Amino acid sequence: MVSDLFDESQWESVSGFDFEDITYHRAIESGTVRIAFDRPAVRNAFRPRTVDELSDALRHAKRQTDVGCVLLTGNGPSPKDGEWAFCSGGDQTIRGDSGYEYDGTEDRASEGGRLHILEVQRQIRHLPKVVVCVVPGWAVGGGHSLHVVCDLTLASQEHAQFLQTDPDVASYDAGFGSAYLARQIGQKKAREVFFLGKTYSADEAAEMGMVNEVVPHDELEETALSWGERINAKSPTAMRMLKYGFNMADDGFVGQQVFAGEATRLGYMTDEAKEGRDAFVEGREPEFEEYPWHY
Ligand SMILES: CC(C)(COP(=O)(O)OP(=O)(O)OC[C@H]1O[C@@H](n2cnc3c(N)ncnc32)[C@H](O)[C@@H]1OP(=O)(O)O)[C@@H](O)C(=O)NCCC(=O)NCCSC(=O)CCC(=O)c1ccccc1C(=O)O
Repeated sequence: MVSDLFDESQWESVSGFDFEDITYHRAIESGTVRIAFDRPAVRNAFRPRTVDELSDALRHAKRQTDVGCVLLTGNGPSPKDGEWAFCSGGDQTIRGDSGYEYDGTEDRASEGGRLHILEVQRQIRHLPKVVVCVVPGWAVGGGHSLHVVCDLTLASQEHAQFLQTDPDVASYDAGFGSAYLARQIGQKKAREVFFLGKTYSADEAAEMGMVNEVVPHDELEETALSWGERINAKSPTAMRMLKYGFNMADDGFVGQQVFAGEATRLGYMTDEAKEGRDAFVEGREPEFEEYPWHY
């Protein structure tokens, strides 16, 4: 069984991967994929292998042109004590002096410590699709930061809990996990999350503005899937431009670059752009006279 909340009849496994730390499914009836942490015994803490797999799944999802929504969640409950988690951040048991280390059985052990969950944050941020964080339990440390960077967050009424422990273990997500959180819930509250390290319920997190909706635990995944259907019914170009537009103000030149790239794609689709290309290929001057200087 994938997870207690997982409805086998709605999903099929995405072929071509041999994941150990995550599961990756595609909805049978809509353009939604489900990527889930699958280490429930350790509250879905991530190790380098987990991050690699997450990155591979996101890269694959990105390239599916009939997929508009990614659900990011955590399988559960824990076989040890029945508790639920989205993700409890970096696995502290394999943290070395320069980051999180591959274990000796993996051929990448020689690479040393990694902090590449930050690369995954950027993948989520730049994904030309809507990423929904579906929180069935604990969202802690780097797991909390992942929820912050997702476009939307849906939380379990009974089990979702939000906690920032970064400074307890001498870690600090001084990027999206904190500064972008402040954009969502305000400076005082974001500083409280990190500086006091309180645990917030799903309702409190929604009240603060970092959770979009709280639903009964048993309805979490069916609600998430219905959000995916709503998202997929909308114009892909409009959704992509909106996401990058929302990002741009906070993302500096990189945000501008990503937005501008999509604007260029739209430009390439015009006859005017085709004239520029054709003139070069045909070795003549371009004829732009018929194209207006729109206002
Ligand atoms: C999540 C808890 C609050 C849950 O508490 P509780 O329900 O009482 O369960 P426990 O008994 O504590 O845990 C059950 C079981 O799971 C193991 N476990 C839990 N979390 C982890 C973990 N992160 N790593 C390893 N193992 C974990 C726990 O040991 C138990 O095992 P048993 O064998 O059954 O005893 C609580 O568990 C908790 O507080 N966990 C730790 C949370 C934490 O501190 N996470 C790390 C924060 S730092 C981080 O995530 C860095 C991420 C990163 O890579 C990064 C790097 C650079 C810049 C930014 C970032 C970034 O933040 O993204």
